[in-house]
Amino acid sequence: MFSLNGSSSLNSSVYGVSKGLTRRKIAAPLVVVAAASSNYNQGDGNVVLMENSLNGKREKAPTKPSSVTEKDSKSAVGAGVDDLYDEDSASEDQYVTPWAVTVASGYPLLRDPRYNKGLSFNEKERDGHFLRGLLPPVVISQDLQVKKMMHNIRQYQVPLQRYMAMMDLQERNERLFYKLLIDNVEELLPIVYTPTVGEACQKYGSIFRQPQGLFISLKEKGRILDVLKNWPEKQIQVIVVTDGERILGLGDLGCQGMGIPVGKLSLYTALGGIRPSACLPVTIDVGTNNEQLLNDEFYIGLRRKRATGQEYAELLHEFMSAVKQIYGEKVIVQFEDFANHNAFDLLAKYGSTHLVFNDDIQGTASVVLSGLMASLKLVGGALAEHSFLFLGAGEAGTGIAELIALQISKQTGAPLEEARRKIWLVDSKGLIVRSRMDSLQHFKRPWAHEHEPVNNLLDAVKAIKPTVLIGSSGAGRTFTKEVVQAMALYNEKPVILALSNPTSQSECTAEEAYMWSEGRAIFASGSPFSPVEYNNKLYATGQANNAYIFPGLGLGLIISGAIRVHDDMLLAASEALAAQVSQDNLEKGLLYPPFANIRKISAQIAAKVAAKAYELGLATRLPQPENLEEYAESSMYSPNYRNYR
Ligand SMILES: NC(=O)C1=CN([C@@H]2O[C@H](COP(=O)(O)OP(=O)(O)OC[C@H]3O[C@@H](n4cnc5c(N)ncnc54)[C@H](OP(=O)(O)O)[C@@H]3O)[C@@H](O)[C@H]2O)C=CC1
Ligand SMILES: CC(=O)C(=O)O
Ligand SMILES: [Mg+2]
Repeated sequence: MFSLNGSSSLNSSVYGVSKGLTRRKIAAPLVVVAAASSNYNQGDGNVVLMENSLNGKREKAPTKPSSVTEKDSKSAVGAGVDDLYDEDSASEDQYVTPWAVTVASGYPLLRDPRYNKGLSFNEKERDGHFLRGLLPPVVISQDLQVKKMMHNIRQYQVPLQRYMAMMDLQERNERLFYKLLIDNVEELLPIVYTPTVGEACQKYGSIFRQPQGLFISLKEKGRILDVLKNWPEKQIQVIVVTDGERILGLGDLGCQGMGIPVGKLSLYTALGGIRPSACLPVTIDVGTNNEQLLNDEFYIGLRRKRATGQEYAELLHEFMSAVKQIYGEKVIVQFEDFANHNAFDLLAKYGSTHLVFNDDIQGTASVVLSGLMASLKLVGGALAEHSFLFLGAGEAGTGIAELIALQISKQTGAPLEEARRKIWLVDSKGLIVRSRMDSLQHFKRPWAHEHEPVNNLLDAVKAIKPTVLIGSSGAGRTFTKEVVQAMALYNEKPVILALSNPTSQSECTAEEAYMWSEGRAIFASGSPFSPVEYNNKLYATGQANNAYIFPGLGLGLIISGAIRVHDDMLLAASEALAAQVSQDNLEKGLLYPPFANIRKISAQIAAKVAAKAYELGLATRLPQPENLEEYAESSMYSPNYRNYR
């Protein structure tokens, strides 16, 4: 049976690779890490045959270089320490062999994030795996480790320090990282995800320590397949890829956008149960137009202006082709934080050949539609009876608008064209109206309705009198007091969603929304806000963020073996999420269920998405499991430690 749960494969991958290794007889977890040659020279002149983890062939290790005995006079290191591999004795202008064989017992086991358990290695494991003396005597449970880590993390006052502590943990002890994140999701989500991940990307060059994903730059053109082979994992199920041009609402961060795929994929695992080893973060580096980064000595990317046109398209095409060639048809490629002048085209181009999904266009649409479905229980009426005004007509804005229109059209039977007339968008030049048609980007054109030109949001609110106001502009504090007051003037319960991330770019704060609407707003935001007290009443704020959708959607695609993403799957995900909002949540003003229940929610979303895939004939995993929700839950990765033989 197909399982995302790592238990069975963990055993085979831990123990299976030992067959070519004869160094000493142990029952230890063994991992051969890919190197130019994976042979192991014992250092005593004996040569050990080892498996090359890339091609499975056994090779003879090179003999020890003669310079071990003939110490180089230029060498700076020595001091009586035996330098078995010539790493230190070689002078800077000599070549050394980069040995990269890791035996996952003893010290290397403690250094292997996938298998390390730190102080949780039990007595038997300490004996069996050569750990005696490498750890202090105490043995503690994983739960106590979680408690300790949370205590330590809470000592940091600066969110970026917490982020770095979490990244360190991920690199040190993967299961503990995920256990921590799953058990404390509401507290840690703002650290590994928005808003802190935004600051981490801005400073990524300075805080960069370990590669957490693949960097594919123009330098790799013509050899992207080989670059993908360099990634140590081979069974990839989800790729999140960015080119760093529109990182949250922070603009072009070039290669430093890597924090986003890394963060999103950690949520795929923590919230959606996809095995960490099946997740591949990718940053495509085609340069950056961010002058500040180009002049920053710590910048980690290519120092050139962004490639465009054919040069850009060719690199992306090579990447997409290589991905399909190496991982097959059913690998999910999630486009994340591309600028809109590429995002729509990439989705259209690869939507019919690959299992692609644009989180900013489609995931955001699904989560917002879900919030609107829930809001109807508070404000009344059907979706078609409401009118919607957006500030921001890019990926998020037009993506959401289109899914709302689709849902209205399905519910009422009205043509899509007619359903779209309920929805208005404002961009940086004002209300999108018919007279602007010729100068509009293609994704804005369906929204160019007949109307007088309107230059700013406040006038647009006064002209349209929407029941729902949605911020998807990336421009902070644009829902001014006058805008919110106008919404409150026309609506008993104005629905106001400030989606832009991170917090600094939010169109308004929760406090402003409640204060300026005199406590009547139904509010949610892309980044989290603490509850607000207004007139002796406590208002909780829901987080309208695509993190509610993509992990469950991805799980649904995987468990059904879906080969394409379909709009009906997005609608199914919206409905599944909205169904999880309880009366109690609504009474507190929450349009979304708490993240604390996210794994259960993701399983429900996955089940509905998978069911839709089967219904649409897009599923390849046959026969269809009888109970998709149970199947989804049972397929989820568990971060609990495994016992080592
Ligand atoms: N909560 C969530 O889950 C998600 C939130 N987002 C957030 O949404 C924001 C936008 O993302 P995305 O749609 O991809 O970005 P885009 O760049 O595609 O779109 C931004 C839109 O906002 C408009 N705009 C920018 N500044 C202003 C302004 N001052 N006044 C009026 N309009 C303005 C732009 O106008 P013009 O076209 O004229 O340039 C454009 O239409 C980001 O902050 C992002 O973090 C995105 C995805 C998910
Ligand atoms: C949440 C998200 O995907 C964004 O802000 O871009
Ligand atoms: Mg995004």
